[in-house]
Amino acid sequence: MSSDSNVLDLSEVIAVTPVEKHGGQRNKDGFSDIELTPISCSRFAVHYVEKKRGRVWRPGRVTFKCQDPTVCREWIDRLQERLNQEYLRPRRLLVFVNPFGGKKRGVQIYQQKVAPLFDLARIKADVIVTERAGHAQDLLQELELNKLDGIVCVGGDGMFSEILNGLIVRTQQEAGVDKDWLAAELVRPHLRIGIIPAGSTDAVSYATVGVNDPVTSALHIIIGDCQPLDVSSVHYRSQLLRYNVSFLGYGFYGDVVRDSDLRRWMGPTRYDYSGFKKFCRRKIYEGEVAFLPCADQGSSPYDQIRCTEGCLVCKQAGEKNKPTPFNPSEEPRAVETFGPGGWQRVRGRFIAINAATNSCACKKTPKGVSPAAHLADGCTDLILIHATPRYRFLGHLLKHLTDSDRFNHSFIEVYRVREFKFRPVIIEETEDEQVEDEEAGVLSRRNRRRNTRRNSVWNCDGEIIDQPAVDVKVHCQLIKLFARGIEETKQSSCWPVGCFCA
Ligand SMILES: CCCCCCCCCCCCC/C=C/[C@@H](O)[C@H](CO)NC(=O)CCCCCCCCCCCCCCC
Ligand SMILES: Nc1ncnc2c1ncn2[C@@H]1O[C@H](COP(=O)(O)OP(=O)(O)OP(=O)(O)O)[C@@H](O)[C@H]1O
Ligand SMILES: [Ca+2]
Repeated sequence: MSSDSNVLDLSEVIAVTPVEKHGGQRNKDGFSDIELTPISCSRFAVHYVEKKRGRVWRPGRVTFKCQDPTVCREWIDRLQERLNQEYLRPRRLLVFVNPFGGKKRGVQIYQQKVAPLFDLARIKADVIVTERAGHAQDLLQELELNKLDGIVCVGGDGMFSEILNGLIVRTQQEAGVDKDWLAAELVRPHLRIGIIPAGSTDAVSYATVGVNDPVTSALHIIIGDCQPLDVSSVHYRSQLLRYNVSFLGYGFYGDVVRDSDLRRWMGPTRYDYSGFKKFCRRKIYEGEVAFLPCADQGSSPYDQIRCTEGCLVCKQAGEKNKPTPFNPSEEPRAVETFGPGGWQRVRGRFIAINAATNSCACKKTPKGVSPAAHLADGCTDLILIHATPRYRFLGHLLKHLTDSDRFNHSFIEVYRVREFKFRPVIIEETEDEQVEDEEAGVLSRRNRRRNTRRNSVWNCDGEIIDQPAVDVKVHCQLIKLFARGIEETKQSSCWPVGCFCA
């Protein structure tokens, strides 16, 4: 219910409960702590989603009074019946809690903020607190999933990545799809994933809900929101390495995540420490990027239009990319052709090679790494940051804190692509090469030794991929989340909206 209206949308009602005549004792969330007796009650409460500032949702409650307890009971039953017809609402969920994500408050967040809301909404939740990294992903290969309506992850992007990878791998196995084959048309899992943010960056939650707030996310799950999401598969030769939903970064961001992983004890500040350190080092990596642009998309990374709830670009992409039945005997597609409309190549010396499959908005960059990227258009925004002096790179980084155009630099190229490949150039340290380099006037011998020696790693949604030579393909709307995309708010109305919103 919006603050300026008295209309309750049933699709945003959480639950209907009987209320004791004089009201029960309330806990700090405003719920009654005592078990109510529905038979004799003459009041009932409708719990609904109340929308606060900044896309934050809270449970609200209105109490109705009836003279006759039978009428009261009738109201409760009828409304409950109506809620039961909301077929997208989950009834049974499997919840994985990472007790060590972010500030290590996962268990507390679930028990105090989420479980009471699930109980209120009569959602049955089977809860597993993970015991080690990879636990949730492993369990997803063996647990019975048939009776579930969704999987919920309480943690950060790394924990979400486990659930994502576990669920997609399981789905392909059951469908007999070869996950290692880059050209395979993957089968979409039927279970939706919910994220209760309890991590350090929570980029997936920010980009799909607009905020990292556990109660808001719990409410999106309860009312059964559904947001399709693109997934990229990252391969090395003929082997799947990982699935990714938001950020892939080689060079600067790869080095940051590798360094910060050794400093998990620092909590969320590890990223700032490692970021500063890696900024000072400013390593350069030589390599070649080949990519297949999203030609017929009608959208670009330079658009002023943002992907918001009901986005038309995503809707159209979904219609174009309806899954076709899987045919195991299908031959791999022809090898890529270079040229107009086909693959393109950029070779260079890079500070960073990034791919944003959605905006990657988070607290560190409220508008995102690529503000115009879409959640579900089947594309990723490939951002090539060529070698440049530190002060210029800093100028680009600083723009992440504001609305300014972060791509408006001569050393940055951005492409909206469906697929890309990266091949590092590994320079052997021989005397001949040092001379060659100096003649080309690229780097001094000392710098070259220090700056171009080794490869970086890929930062894949915050996890490390050691293999630098990767092939990446976007799978349009491969999974669904309990979310609805970024809701328009009064604050965000300065963005050009409308033409892409249903
Ligand atoms: C001077 C301030 C400049 C601020 C620049 C902010 C740029 C922020 C860009 C953030 C990109 C995040 C993309 C999302 C990635 C997530 O899937 C992943 C998993 O959660 N998180 C990270 O990898 C975590 C990656 C965190 C990267 C942090 C980089 C911080 C750079 C700091 C540079 C300091 C230079 C200071 C010079 C005086
Ligand atoms: N019980 C556990 N013990 C140790 N590590 C775990 C456990 N459960 C999950 N993990 C791992 O912890 C890693 C980090 O978790 P998570 O993503 O929740 O927090 P974060 O890294 O602080 O947040 P973000 O990813 O948003 O930056 C994940 O890669 C996950 O595999
Ligand atoms: Ca996308």
